Amino acid sequence: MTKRQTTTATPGNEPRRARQVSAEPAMERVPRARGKGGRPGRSRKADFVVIGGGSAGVACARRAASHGASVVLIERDEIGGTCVNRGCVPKKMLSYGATWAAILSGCLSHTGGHEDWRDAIVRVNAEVARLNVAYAQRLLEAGVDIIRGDATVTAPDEVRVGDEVIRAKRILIATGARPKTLDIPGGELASNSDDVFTWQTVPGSIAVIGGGYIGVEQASILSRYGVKVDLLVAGDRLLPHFDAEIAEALAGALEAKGVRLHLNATVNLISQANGALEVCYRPGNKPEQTESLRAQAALVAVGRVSNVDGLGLDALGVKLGDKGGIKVDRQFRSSVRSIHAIGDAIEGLHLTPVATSQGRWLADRLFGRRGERADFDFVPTAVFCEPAIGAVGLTEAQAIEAAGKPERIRTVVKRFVSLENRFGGNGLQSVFKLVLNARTGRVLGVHLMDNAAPEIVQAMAVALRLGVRESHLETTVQLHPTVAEELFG
Ligand SMILES: Cc1cc2nc3c(=O)[nH]c(=O)nc-3n(C[C@H](O)[C@H](O)[C@H](O)COP(=O)(O)OP(=O)(O)OC[C@H]3O[C@@H](n4cnc5c(N)ncnc54)[C@H](O)[C@@H]3O)c2cc1C
Ligand SMILES: NC(=O)c1ccc[n+]([C@@H]2O[C@H](COP(=O)([O-])OP(=O)(O)OC[C@H]3O[C@@H](n4cnc5c(N)ncnc54)[C@H](O)[C@@H]3O)[C@@H](O)[C@H]2O)c1
Repeated sequence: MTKRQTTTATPGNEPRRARQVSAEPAMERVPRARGKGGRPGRSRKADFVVIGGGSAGVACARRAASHGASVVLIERDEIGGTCVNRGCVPKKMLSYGATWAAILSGCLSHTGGHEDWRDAIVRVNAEVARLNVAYAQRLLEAGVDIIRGDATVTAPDEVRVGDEVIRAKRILIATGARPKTLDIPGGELASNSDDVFTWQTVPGSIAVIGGGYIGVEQASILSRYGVKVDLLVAGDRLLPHFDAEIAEALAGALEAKGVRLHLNATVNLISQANGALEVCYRPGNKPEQTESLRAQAALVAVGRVSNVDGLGLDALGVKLGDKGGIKVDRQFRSSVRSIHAIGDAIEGLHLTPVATSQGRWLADRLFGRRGERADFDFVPTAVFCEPAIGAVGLTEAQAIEAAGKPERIRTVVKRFVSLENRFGGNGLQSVFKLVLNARTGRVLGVHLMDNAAPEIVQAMAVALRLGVRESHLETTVQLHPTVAEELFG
């Protein structure tokens, strides 16, 4: 059981403020523990100081050490960062419970079709703890020195942790991001995505605010753990960065599974009344009116903000972008030459594989051979809801904008009930959409809604990079029976 879990409130009968965890800069200023070398009050030298032990920092530190650089990595919390501790890993594990429950609920209706949160979270925590140890172990084996504590950059070549000073020619900011808060009266009563993974039980009902990755994933997961979910979305659709047709299909699928969707709903007040929360919002069709709903808890998922406060970057002249992330050039150099930044600390795609690719490439560039840069034009991405969404390449709207005329773009859309859903007896449709160059047949985008979508889209990313055309798909022999075969023939 981690410290976070014991200090954070559990939603249940009583709604309350539940943000005490790593979203806030840690108060601890003194190193808790250290790897080899380095004593308090002493200063030391290194080739490379990495601030942040998440996906980006760990990947970069290990690769730099493998090139023979002396590397110090500073982390104020658990090694592994957001992905391991409060992001991809615990979320994906919980989604297995949710998806399996959904599949089984059709044919085993006597189970009630709900997975048990208490049981699931124990398994999730065990895996997170295993990964924390494994990540730290791999860093130490690579020769990276770990210092536990809160780092500040005191000069272009100097980092402080408590009373320890580390001087290095190069500094990496890989401090990640934290959930944005909802700046409305009562916004502090809502939980955020970090809190969810500390819950020992789930509330009976929840208002999820935000229709992006986290809002959709958590609405889907929580509903499968038996929570009554209202999903409030400020815009007129879910998943604004995904293809509109897929987002619409998902909205229907979520509603069919019992999630109550409120589009064009701008939440403006949260208050506590009679042991529950009252969430007030302005409906888009009647903006002069306020409507409200009651729930035992609220979850805010309205984006994330880079962790740059308190690092001392301002004083050094490190420039930030419009969204508050560190501004970097193509080599991930900030406006101060010795300071680099990657991952969620900069602006751009905030995904684990993007962060690790940036880290490894940067370490190669600084300390080893010049590595080949990952192709960030075709980044596959998935939303681990039920049914899952997978996408790579351009949406139809993006393709039309890039082509200049709608007639230059063609789409192929297939709707079908998978064998899995037939077995489950739920009749839910899967949707597969290809976005094509109308003249050449080149595949510009692949957008899928099905539980197999994330696995298929990973392979399709390679095909898109290699310039796959519709004719290649048509002449590739299918693998039967799969859902992937719907893309071919
Ligand atoms: C709920 C959720 C689900 C997600 N699911 C997915 C998914 O399925 N797939 C996917 O690709 N991406 C997913 N993401 C995004 C992914 O987790 C992030 O893009 C990724 O973790 C970013 O890595 P990072 O190293 O840049 O930052 P982080 O992993 O956040 O690491 C930064 C580290 O820096 C430390 N730190 C910060 N400031 C200091 C300081 N001053 N001194 C010392 N240490 C400091 C922090 O404690 C933290 O450990 C998810 C994110 C969330 C929130
Ligand atoms: N499966 C994955 O890969 C995965 C999963 C979770 C998170 N992530 C990463 O974490 C990031 C953050 O996730 P997120 O869901 O918080 O952000 P997001 O950017 O995906 O979505 C935020 C949503 O909140 C809405 N919004 C903004 N302000 C609002 C307000 N005041 N009221 C109501 N709605 C508002 C936005 O319109 C948007 O739809 C993602 O962009 C992604 O990079 C990835």
